[in-house]
Amino acid sequence: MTNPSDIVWHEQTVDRAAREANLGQRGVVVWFTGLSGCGKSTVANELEHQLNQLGRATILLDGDNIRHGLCAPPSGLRDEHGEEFADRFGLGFGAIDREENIRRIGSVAALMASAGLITLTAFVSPYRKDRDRVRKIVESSGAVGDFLEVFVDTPLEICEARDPKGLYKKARAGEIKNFTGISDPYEAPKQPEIHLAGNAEATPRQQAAEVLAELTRRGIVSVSAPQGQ
Ligand SMILES: Nc1ncnc2c1ncn2[C@@H]1O[C@H](COP(=O)(O)OS(=O)(=O)O)[C@@H](OP(=O)(O)O)[C@H]1O
Ligand SMILES: Nc1ncnc2c1ncn2[C@@H]1O[C@H](COP(=O)(O)OP(=O)(O)O)[C@@H](O)[C@H]1O
Repeated sequence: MTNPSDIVWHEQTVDRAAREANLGQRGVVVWFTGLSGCGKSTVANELEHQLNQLGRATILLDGDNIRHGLCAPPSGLRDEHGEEFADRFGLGFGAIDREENIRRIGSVAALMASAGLITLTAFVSPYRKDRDRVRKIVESSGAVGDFLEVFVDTPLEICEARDPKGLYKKARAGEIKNFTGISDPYEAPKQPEIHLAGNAEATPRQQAAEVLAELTRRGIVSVSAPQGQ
């Protein structure tokens, strides 16, 4: 078994401040959470577009995409890596699988932020404890204020009516187990930095602008172009 003391942290010459200075911005994590179909991907996508227009360096990590690679299900690993590997490292939707999913994404997001990127993530991330752990990882590798939780608070009825992938229908029919909001819990954030209330009137563009306004208010984004441009 590996002894943790055999693994020693290596200090690097180029630090976060140097990377951020080159980009002319501060690295942060903007963490979208909410039910499937609430609009996380759409709003995060639109926000990345708006940030991109402002010349900011960004990255968007999206649940559906990340589950095609870093957090693939067992079925996505079996052919290439075999049964034992797939069962050990493949992730589904049980509570422990979600915990590991969010732990991996959280570590990646913290790395992206320390590269100076405005890091947007869109994961259901239904468990408060898992999200709070990511907050801790991000803040301990940077500073308090580097993690902003965005609660996309679209009511279940609206998400279910949208059902763009037909998953709610399958979940209601019992064809998908552990489906968030139907047969699995969603623990709403208690004090999210940004609360996008379940208002069927607000367009994704307006919701993204609401997040951008908060980033601006906090000094993470300024309306002028980044340094050096
Ligand atoms: N059981 C169950 N519960 C919730 N969601 C499910 C499930 N099975 C598949 N899907 C699809 O997977 C997407 C959620 O993946 P995430 O990585 O964001 O989930 S989690 O954060 O680990 O809870 C989610 O994507 P979004 O609809 O974009 O949220 C669904 O399309
Ligand atoms: N503010 C909104 N108003 C109306 N429809 C929306 C809004 N935000 C997202 N949608 C639609 O809802 C569906 C689910 O959005 P999506 O971003 O895929 O959600 P999630 O990533 O949370 O699963 C999509 O068809 C999208 O076009």
